[in-house]
Amino acid sequence: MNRLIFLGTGDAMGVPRVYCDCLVCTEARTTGTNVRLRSSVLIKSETEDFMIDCGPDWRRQLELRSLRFIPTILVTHAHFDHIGGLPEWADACRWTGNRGRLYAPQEVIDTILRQFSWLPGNLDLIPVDQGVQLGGWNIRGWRVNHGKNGYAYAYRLEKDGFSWAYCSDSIGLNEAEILPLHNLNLLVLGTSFYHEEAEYATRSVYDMLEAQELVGRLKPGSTVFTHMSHDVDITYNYGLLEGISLAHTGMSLPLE
Ligand SMILES: Nc1ccn([C@@H]2O[C@H](COP(=O)(O)O)[C@@H](O)[C@H]2O)c(=O)n1
Repeated sequence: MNRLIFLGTGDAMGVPRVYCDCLVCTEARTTGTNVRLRSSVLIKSETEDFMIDCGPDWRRQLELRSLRFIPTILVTHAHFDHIGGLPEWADACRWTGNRGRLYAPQEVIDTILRQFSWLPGNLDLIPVDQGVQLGGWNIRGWRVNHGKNGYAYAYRLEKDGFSWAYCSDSIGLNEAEILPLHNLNLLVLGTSFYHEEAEYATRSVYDMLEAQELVGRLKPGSTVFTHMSHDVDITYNYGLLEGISLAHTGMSLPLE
């Protein structure tokens, strides 16, 4: 019953990128294997389902799974591709007469409120700086380096001896930031490119080669890469370390 479902596996622009005619974007527009909505996941449990992040594809993501409502969303950071759907979620709360529960670190809540000041009309915004329990999961978040884009949060979730982490937006983590990623059954890690050529100072997310080094150190039970840009063709065999796979929309994994 405890399952992780990938609702979106794309980077900030999704795939296809609106301006782009590369092979991956073209494939996404035709056969569609590489179509990627903005990154978010659904966690299903016996007691309560919840999402992590609420990007601008939130509505489409619910429609694709025939979901009519989601009461609880945990947010990693206040960037557009992770919070762009919040006003729409709040409107859905309004029209269904529900109050949504948005969980995030206080500094993330503060940024969200600067952008979408009307959300408290329909959402409770609840700080998670001291940890939180959702769907029976003990959840702890911590700040991670997001390169040129500042900081995001990663979350470690533990229940009944199963530990996993969601770290969609990070790069060049220091030892303190890596510590909570030890001893995981599953690591979900964001990797925008296979090998990103851009100058390091301009980057914000691990590429697969760097991420693979980290995975080689941490040795989680298994690893799934998400937050992938149009650089990545998920039909291609990149020869990644055993235990690493690439996420795709609707991918469903047991969390036990
Ligand atoms: N202060 C900021 C900075 C950037 N954004 C948006 O976040 C996305 C960043 O993309 P990554 O691949 O680095 O995660 C992009 O959509 C920017 O427009 C923001 O919302 N606030």
